[in-house]
Amino acid sequence: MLELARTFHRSLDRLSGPEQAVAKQVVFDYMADPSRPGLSLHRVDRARDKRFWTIRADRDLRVVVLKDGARSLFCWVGHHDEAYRWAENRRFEVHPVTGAAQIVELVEVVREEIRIVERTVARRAPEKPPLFAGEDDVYLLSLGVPEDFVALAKAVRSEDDLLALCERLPEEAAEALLDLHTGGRPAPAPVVAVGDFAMALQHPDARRRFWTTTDEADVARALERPWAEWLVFLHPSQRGAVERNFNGPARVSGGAGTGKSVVAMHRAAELARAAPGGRLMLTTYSKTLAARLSDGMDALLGVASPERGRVEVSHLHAYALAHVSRIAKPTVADGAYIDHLLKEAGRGLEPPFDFAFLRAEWDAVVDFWGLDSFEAYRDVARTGRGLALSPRQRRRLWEVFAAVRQGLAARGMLTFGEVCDALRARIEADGVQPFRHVVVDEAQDLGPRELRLVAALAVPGPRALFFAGDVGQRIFRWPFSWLGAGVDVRGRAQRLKVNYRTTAEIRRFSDRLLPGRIAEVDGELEERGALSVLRGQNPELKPAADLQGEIETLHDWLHRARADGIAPGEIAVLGRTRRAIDERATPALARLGLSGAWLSPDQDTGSDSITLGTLHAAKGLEFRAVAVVACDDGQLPLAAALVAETDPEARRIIEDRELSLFYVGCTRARDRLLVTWSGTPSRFLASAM
Ligand SMILES: Nc1ncnc2c1ncn2[C@@H]1O[C@H](COP(=O)(O)OP(=O)(O)OP(=O)(O)O)[C@@H](O)[C@H]1O
Repeated sequence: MLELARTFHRSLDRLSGPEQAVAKQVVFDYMADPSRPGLSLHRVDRARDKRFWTIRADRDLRVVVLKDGARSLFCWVGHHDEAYRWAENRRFEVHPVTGAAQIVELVEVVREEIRIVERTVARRAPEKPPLFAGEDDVYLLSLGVPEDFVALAKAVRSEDDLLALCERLPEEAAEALLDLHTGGRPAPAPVVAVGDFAMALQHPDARRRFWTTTDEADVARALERPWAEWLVFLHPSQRGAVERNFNGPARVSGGAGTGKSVVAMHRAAELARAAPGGRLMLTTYSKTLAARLSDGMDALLGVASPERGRVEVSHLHAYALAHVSRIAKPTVADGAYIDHLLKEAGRGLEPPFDFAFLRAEWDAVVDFWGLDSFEAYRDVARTGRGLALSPRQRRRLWEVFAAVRQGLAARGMLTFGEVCDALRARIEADGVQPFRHVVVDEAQDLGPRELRLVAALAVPGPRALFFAGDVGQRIFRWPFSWLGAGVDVRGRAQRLKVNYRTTAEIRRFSDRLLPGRIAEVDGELEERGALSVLRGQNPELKPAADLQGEIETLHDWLHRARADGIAPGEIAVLGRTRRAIDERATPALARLGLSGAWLSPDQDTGSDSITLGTLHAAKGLEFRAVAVVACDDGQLPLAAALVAETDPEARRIIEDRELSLFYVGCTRARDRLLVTWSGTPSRFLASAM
């Protein structure tokens, strides 16, 4: 058996490759035989907690373990002096109220450092009352705040100090205090009987920082990528969404960066482990994200394992097209040809039924739902299409859409919606569903035909369907009722609130772009608030007088990022259209002697090029530094997307989608965000500036 702390992963990640190899060898040797004579174990004499020992990995490198009876917890690895200091300044304890295992820094060490922050703040501002002075000690303890930190927490007077303190507290306590500070009333942490070491490690809050396993292959995979903490350590709400049997189609929701893709991957991995006979599918709506999910599944299950062999990771349309092509050879209809047919068939129609109306009606109603007869068009609820139509008007319009459908059929062309329907029809005719479970990421961008296909792909059962998504990031589709498409997820949802990707500063800015509450699928209203414990720079919002000025701003920002050691592969320049990006990024990169590479599914993340991508293509991805360029009036919302749309309801929906795109772009940033525009800024910026 092996017990590993998240702090071990983090410290391992800071070492060089050869040092990591030596440290990992110690872990494997210990796992094989903890009493092996070569492992020279020394008690850390000066540690307050006498259970800390070190193992000598090489001349300089020491691994810190906590020995409690026969059990050993790997806590930290680093150079000799640092390793001893780490152990001397910490203790392992079982929280006296919640029963969760915690590794806590000695309070006197933390107090000393927080005071430093307090002094610099005090010089600038008059003293404010403590943030949590009025809170009851018992309540703070119930949140998981370690006993001897309660007084310190109650003395904190500024947000800076609070954030500094939160970095040193166990995660559940940090998140609860931040929530409390921003007006929430967090519920007490779960309580399990305060028991021994082993019980304390199994507490839900402890499982996000301590990992117990007996499987050497799992350890090898986790230590292979020490930076990928998500492989092993899940937030309790993430774990809940991964493990729970919801007894029906279920979903996990949450703002950007809260780990929905992580939950989708873990859920798929759990199901693959649990269903030796069955295959399962993990699918999404973006090719680049599908590639990332595939890598994630390799990391979780091992590239060549039987479990991995059971998981099909596919872009949904690509999967459907490949399978339909086995029976027929369809050509996917391109947008320009559909435009041509609509114009031809719509000739002679009176206003307001112009080409723009027809195109929107095709996208949002006819092709969206797959209507194939006048009766279906007559009876459909045209959600999101403001203009009401009389039966006569519907009859006349249907003649146009029927002609378009015939035009496509005559050339053997299918829309992607039809490709989905064709595969669904075949599965239903055969009566053999290819998968036992289907897990969908970015599910907010499924249309009804995709949703129905997903439902048809899985053998019906309580765990057949699972969806991860965020309606705040709906960028391809019109809203519709999932219930109307035959999938009922109401009452079976879990919302994630902790942002793992971005700093508090970037998250705050991005969250202000969207309303605080948004109706989820089938009308369930959800609060969007999220927490982020990471700290960093404020986003830079930079106006420019003209294109040249914006290029200059981008150039300076890229130059600084590079000078601060951020590799080109960790930087992205995003925008609404390829042209807008190209006009700004190409000259800025050329002056720096850097190259740019457009986002693609097989892009190597360690590449030497700076990523260029539209906001659509960047969905689901993340970069250390992100510039969202051309955030001006004509680009966000994109004038071309709105210009022809006269219907107020349709305009509102398109505007929402454009706003979501902007939110998607800004939330791709982990550490740094630059937002630039020339001339009049986008109206979307008004709520965030
Ligand atoms: N439990 C965790 N521990 C450490 N890191 C995590 C954890 N969960 C998620 N992360 C990290 O947070 C980042 C965001 O996760 P992920 O992409 O799954 O979020 P998401 O909710 O799908 O985001 P988006 O909706 O913006 O695409 C990733 O870098 C991921 O590795």
